[in-house]
Amino acid sequence: MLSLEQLSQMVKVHLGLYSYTDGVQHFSKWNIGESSLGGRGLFATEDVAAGEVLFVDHPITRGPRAGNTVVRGCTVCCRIESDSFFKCCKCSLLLCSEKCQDTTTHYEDCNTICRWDTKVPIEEIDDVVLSKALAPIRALLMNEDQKLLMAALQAHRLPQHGAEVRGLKEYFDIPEEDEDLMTLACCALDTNAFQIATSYGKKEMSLRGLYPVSGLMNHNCVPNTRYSYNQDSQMAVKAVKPIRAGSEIFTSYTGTLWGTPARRTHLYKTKHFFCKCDRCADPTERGTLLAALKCFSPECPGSLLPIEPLNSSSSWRCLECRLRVPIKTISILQSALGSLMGSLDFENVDQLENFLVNRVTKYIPKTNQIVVDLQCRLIWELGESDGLRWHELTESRLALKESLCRGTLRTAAALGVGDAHLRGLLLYHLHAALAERARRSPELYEELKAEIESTIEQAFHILQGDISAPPDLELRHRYLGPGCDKPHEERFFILDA
Ligand SMILES: C[S@@+](CC[C@H](N)C(=O)[O-])C[C@H]1O[C@@H](n2cnc3c(N)ncnc32)[C@H](O)[C@@H]1O
Repeated sequence: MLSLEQLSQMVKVHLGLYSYTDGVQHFSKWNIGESSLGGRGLFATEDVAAGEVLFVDHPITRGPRAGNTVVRGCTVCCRIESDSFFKCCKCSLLLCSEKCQDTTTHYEDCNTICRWDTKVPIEEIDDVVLSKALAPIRALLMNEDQKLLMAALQAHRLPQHGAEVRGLKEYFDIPEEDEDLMTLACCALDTNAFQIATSYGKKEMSLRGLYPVSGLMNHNCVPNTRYSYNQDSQMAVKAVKPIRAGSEIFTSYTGTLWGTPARRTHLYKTKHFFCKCDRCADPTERGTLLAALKCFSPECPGSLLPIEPLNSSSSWRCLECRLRVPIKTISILQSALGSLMGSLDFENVDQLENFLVNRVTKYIPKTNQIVVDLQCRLIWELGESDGLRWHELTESRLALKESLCRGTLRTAAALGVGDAHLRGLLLYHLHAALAERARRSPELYEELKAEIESTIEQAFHILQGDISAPPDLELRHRYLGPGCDKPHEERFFILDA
């Protein structure tokens, strides 16, 4: 077991190896320490201001995610739509073009795999099994420092971890040394890896990366940092709110807008701990009622919530009439709601809108995470997707988009998410809805100007430099943000374009 000093030294070497586009490395405002949550964590050594970059990390291995829902794609460029997918005749990895086949990335992947004897003819090897195992396979290419760093990370060793390597062994005779290192990589990835964001609106295979410094951050359901990626998969971690010297630096391993039972179950299943943060301990989740269900008493307008949210078998109680409902009944209702959601076609915006506006709130309160999730899905589509572009939106859909943005921003603010990525995106979409309204009705421009400027300014501040930011963020900020001295017809030219 490495001491904290040894680990800090290795982390410094790791960070120093890479320079981010701004050329700055920020090591001075945090260190690695013992966390009261167990294990190690990162701690601020000085006060950190909101927006400050804490560090920029770089993956020591990365590759396609291993979940069952990950869509198959090219193992080099990650494209998922192509008429020309083929399996490499030497290693069976999926590729989309000769160009991708001729890359160093593929050359190295192919060489690593071709060292192993096969148990079946090469064309019978399942490319999905190979793709899921690619991040651990690439771990075999790490240098000695990187291997030591990976071994120093926490790694859950339960039987479910390492399935990728067991899948490979159906097809290959793998030397013990390779198997051990890949199994360690699987466990380290399952404990520490981050999903790597793709460019805004781009349909690509979803990747995971093992970021050794980011992997030292513990979880809080209201984290004080956000992270973003650049084109080279470098990950910048920034403060979303001021962090006092001595405080622990947190990230989040779950969805921000999920209710407490959903977050805690997910954390337990994937990361093997039950979160006990302030948000989890508060049945109302800072008044957002994200987990709330409708009271079962006829005529009662109240909401049911867990009595003891840190106890997963706790009964639930209505906030109004105090009716108690056993967890068994709640679980049945939750799984019925899950099935109902599973039957929805999320690509069909008409169906989503109808379900949201006319149906779902008959069964669950409008604060419930399912409603909030549907609201977000509609926000992302309205004005953006084919047939629903800004100039095609009806007045009522434009008004709906604006009100959904405002409502979800209120929920995010109540949770105290600070300048989180989610807030940046919601501000961008609110700005776009307001700008479209002003473009359609120029007489409203003066009335809307201040809010249009401030929303795009804040969105730009949060999302700039983030590969997943909307591509017109900068242009909108330049034309519609504060300080633009062009007449308003010219400012709105950007929207017509
Ligand atoms: C990415 S690691 C975080 C760093 C880790 N504490 C270490 O010592 O290397 C994730 C693991 O840390 C622990 N952990 C993270 N956040 C936690 C929390 N809020 N409460 C309890 N354990 C936590 C869990 O074991 C989790 O699987």
